[in-house]
Amino acid sequence: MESVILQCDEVTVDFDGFKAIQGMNLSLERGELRFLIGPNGAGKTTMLDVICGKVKPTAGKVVFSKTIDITRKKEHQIAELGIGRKFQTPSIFPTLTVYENLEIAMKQKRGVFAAMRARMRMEDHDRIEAQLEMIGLETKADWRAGGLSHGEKQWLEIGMMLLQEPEILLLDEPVAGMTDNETEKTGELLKQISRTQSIVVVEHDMEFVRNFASKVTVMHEGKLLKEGSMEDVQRDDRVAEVYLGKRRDADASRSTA
Ligand SMILES: Nc1ncnc2c1ncn2[C@@H]1O[C@H](COP(=O)(O)OP(=O)(O)OP(=O)(O)O)[C@@H](O)[C@H]1O
Repeated sequence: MESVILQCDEVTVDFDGFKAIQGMNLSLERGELRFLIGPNGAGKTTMLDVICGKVKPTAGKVVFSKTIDITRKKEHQIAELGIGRKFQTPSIFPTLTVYENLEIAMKQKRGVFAAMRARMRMEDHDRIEAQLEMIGLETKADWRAGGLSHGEKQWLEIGMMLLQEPEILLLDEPVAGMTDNETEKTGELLKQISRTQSIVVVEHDMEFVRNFASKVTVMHEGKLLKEGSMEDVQRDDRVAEVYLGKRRDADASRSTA
């Protein structure tokens, strides 16, 4: 398709004989907000690890921007090509201010030597200001990052990623531990980002997925189980059985515990 930014074909990951991913296919469009869901151990995080180069597939192929085979590329090369990964724990500098964190992220994009030479240009300042506004931290630019709430730290890290201008953002459970209000704001932020960049979100919070997903990919036992709208996915018997059913059981046992 014209606007495919990432194509994973028949990806298999073998951890010492255990196949965490088995022939998984995933095609991501430019400007798409895709949710990757599935029960524990389905292979979702491993799939993100494959895309960002942290884990090398034993078979299959990952192609970025139609022509660039990134299957065997190193993590830093993949990051430089424009695929950014955010893990659950924020990797911000807690003793620096919010502004300084964003400044560092922007300079990283430019490379260490250029950053050492570069003085802050006016347009850099404007970009940081715009980023601060986008992540809703414009009034907290001078705060120490360590003093932000959990949600604000996550937004700061997303802002830092965005200043490195990725074409694809990979997010692992971005709303875990957030308040309802923060979760809602994060959904709006992701929607806004997906106007210009593509995002893959691994998520367990089904209400969040329902509220913000247009397309959902369901994995089970390392394979693609179902792909489509949240309505399609929810209507699918196999999904209900392996995923929603299990979750219902888990909820039931928790509520009776
Ligand atoms: N480095 C590793 N070595 C061996 N097995 C691994 C490794 N990483 C993951 N696995 C296994 O691969 C399977 C898939 O794990 P993965 O973390 O990708 O699942 P997941 O869908 O993200 O699950 P969760 O929702 O619980 O995070 C699991 O059975 C896990 O135990």
